[in-house]
Formats: sequence, C-alpha cells, structure tokens
Amino acid sequence: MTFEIPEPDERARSAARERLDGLVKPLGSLGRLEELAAWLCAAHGAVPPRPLDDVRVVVFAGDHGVAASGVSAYPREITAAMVRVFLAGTSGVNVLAEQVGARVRVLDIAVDGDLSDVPAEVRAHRVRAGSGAIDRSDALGPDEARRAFDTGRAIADEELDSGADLLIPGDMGIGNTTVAAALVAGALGLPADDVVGTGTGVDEAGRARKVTVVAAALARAGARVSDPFDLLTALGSACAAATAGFLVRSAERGVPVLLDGVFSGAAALVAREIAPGAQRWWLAGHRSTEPSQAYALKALGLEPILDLGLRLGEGSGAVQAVPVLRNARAVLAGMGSLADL
Ligand SMILES: O=C(O)c1ccc[n+]([C@@H]2O[C@H](COP(=O)([O-])O)[C@@H](O)[C@H]2O)c1
Ligand SMILES: Cc1cc2nc[nH]c2cc1C
Repeated sequence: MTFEIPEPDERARSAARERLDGLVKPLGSLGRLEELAAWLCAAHGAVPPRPLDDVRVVVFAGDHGVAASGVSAYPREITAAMVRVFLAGTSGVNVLAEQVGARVRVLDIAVDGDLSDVPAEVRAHRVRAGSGAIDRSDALGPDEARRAFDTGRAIADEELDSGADLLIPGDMGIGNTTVAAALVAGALGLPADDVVGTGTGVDEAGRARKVTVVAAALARAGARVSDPFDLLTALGSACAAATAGFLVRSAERGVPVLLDGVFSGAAALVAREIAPGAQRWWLAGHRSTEPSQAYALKALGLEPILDLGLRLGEGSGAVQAVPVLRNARAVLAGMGSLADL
C-alpha cells in the first residue's frame, strides 16, 4: 500500500524567509526560531501561519514482553497504573500540557493488566494484551502490525476531524526503550551496543542485559528488518505500529507533528520507511538521553528543538516545545519591518 503525502508549500517557505529577513532585527538573529517560522508557513501554505491553538497529546499505552527480562528499572505493572494517573490528570505530561493549553488523551493500545475500571473510550482502540518478548518471539502476530498501524491512523483521524492543529504522540510502556533500540538498530543496521541506553534508569548490569536482549532480537529477526511491517512484527509492539500509523496519517493530512522522545523517534523512523516523505510534516520536540533517539533523528534529518536531558516520555518533552513554535509564529506575524526604521 502506498500513502499520498502532500508536499509542504515551498513558495510559502520562501515568502516567509523574505519577510523574516525584512523584520526589525539583524539578519538571521532569531536563529532556529526563523527556520521554525518558515517551516510552519510551508506546512500551512500561509504567511504568517495560523495560530497553533488546538494541540493534542495522545498517549499510546501498552506493554512489551521484554519487560520481564530485567531491562527496566520498574515493573510492568507501572504501565496500567500510569493509565489511571493520566486519567486523574496528575502525570508529568498532564501538568506540562496544562501549561500550554494542550489536551491529553490516553489510550490503552496493548496494556497487559486489568483496566476494566477505566472509561470504555480509553479501551476503544485496544489491539491486544502486551506484545511478545522480542528476543524470543515475534512482538506481533501475522497482520497484527497492519491492524495496529491502521488503528493509529484512525486515532489521528479522530483528532484531526475534531479540529486538532498540532499532534504529539506520547508513550507509556515499561520496557519500551528496549523495543525502540531494537527498531532503530534493525532499521539502520546498527549494533545493539550502540543504540541501547539506560531507559528509566537501569544500572550497568541492566544495560548489559538490554544489549543482550536487543542483539538476540536482531539475530532472530534476520533479514525481516528490511521490510517495515515485518520489522514491526518481529521487533516492535502494538504501540510502535499504532504510533507509526498515527504519524503517517498526520502527514497524509498535512498536519504538523511534534515528535517526543525515543519511542516516537523509533516509530517515526519506521513510519518514514512505510511512507517516504512523511518526515516533512514532523519536527523533533526535544533530545532524549537515549542514544537510539539520536540515531533515529539523524537518519530522519530532524534536529531537536529542546535539549533538557529529559527521559520521561509521555509526550512531556514535545509539549514543552509548543511555546517555541508559537513564538516562531508570533515574531513573524507581529514584528515590524527594518524598512520603517
Ligand atoms: O522518551 C524517552 O526518551 C524515554 C526515555 C526513558 C524512559 N522513557 C519512559 O520510560 C518507559 C520506558 O523505559 P524502560 O526503562 O522501561 O524501557 C516508558 O514508559 C517511556 O515513556 C522515555
Ligand atoms: C512512574 C513512571 C512514569 C512514567 N511515565 C513514562 N514512563 C514512566 C515510567 C515510570 C516508572
């Protein structure tokens, strides 16, 4: 299947650059803000671009079978418990999203735990319970990567049909930094030791276990890493496939996305394989401490907006980049011109 990805408007980008050069400031003095302003103009096909009033974070919650192999500093049960925290509005991303007026929606994509007490809409997009331990078995069954990917596309449609103008994919899943590392290593042909980081805070022995798990997973997957859906099936998870679908659909609809940390970075790398060109609609909100995110972003040609040493996930880094984007738009829309001095 091929996906139609619209081209950002290069004429609007050029017109934005021209306008930026004429603003009452030394040429280029607003640095990255100028590039972001021009990027938004290209995305919206308008100079200045529209305000980013309706920002949505969607937290894809799900478990990963590798969590049972000592690869995380925390137990699997945290994933389900955190779903209730998102719903209570007291997670890190809830608090940070409130600062910028963004909405947070949490969805149980593949939590391996009892969530029968949470509202039905949280479970409406559930694909399965957990995902296979990738060092020993495939993460997903036949056709399941495709189903999870389509689920992510449908989730993006729901957000966009109800007026979202900027999407942020969040993630919650104990063990998911191991899966992200495996996806990035598989997609880019890198050795496990290069991509594995400390995730929630494992010690050196924990990191060594992660390297062993990722190396075993890569050996098991073999040549299947060269096809993105096979890669998701062998080394991914329902959340990884759903996030990839969410990213592709936003690009198909020409709506900007702010990627968050390592999990959305890995999903984006696979999503770009599925839909080449989709990366033109994505910005990297922040630099995570995980090495695989750095590899993924470099391969995608994306430079993080913020670098705060964050490693929380949830969409927490990306939401903090929203004011920077709004500032980029504001200077372009509001500054006077050098010619009037
Ligand atoms: O986004 C990141 O860069 C990031 C880095 C480290 C940890 N996390 C979060 O922590 C969980 C995964 O960490 P771990 O150690 O269990 O693989 C998962 O819920 C992520 O959202 C997220
Ligand atoms: C408490 C907690 C919150 C999280 N949010 C994202 N990953 C997380 C991991 C833990 C352990």
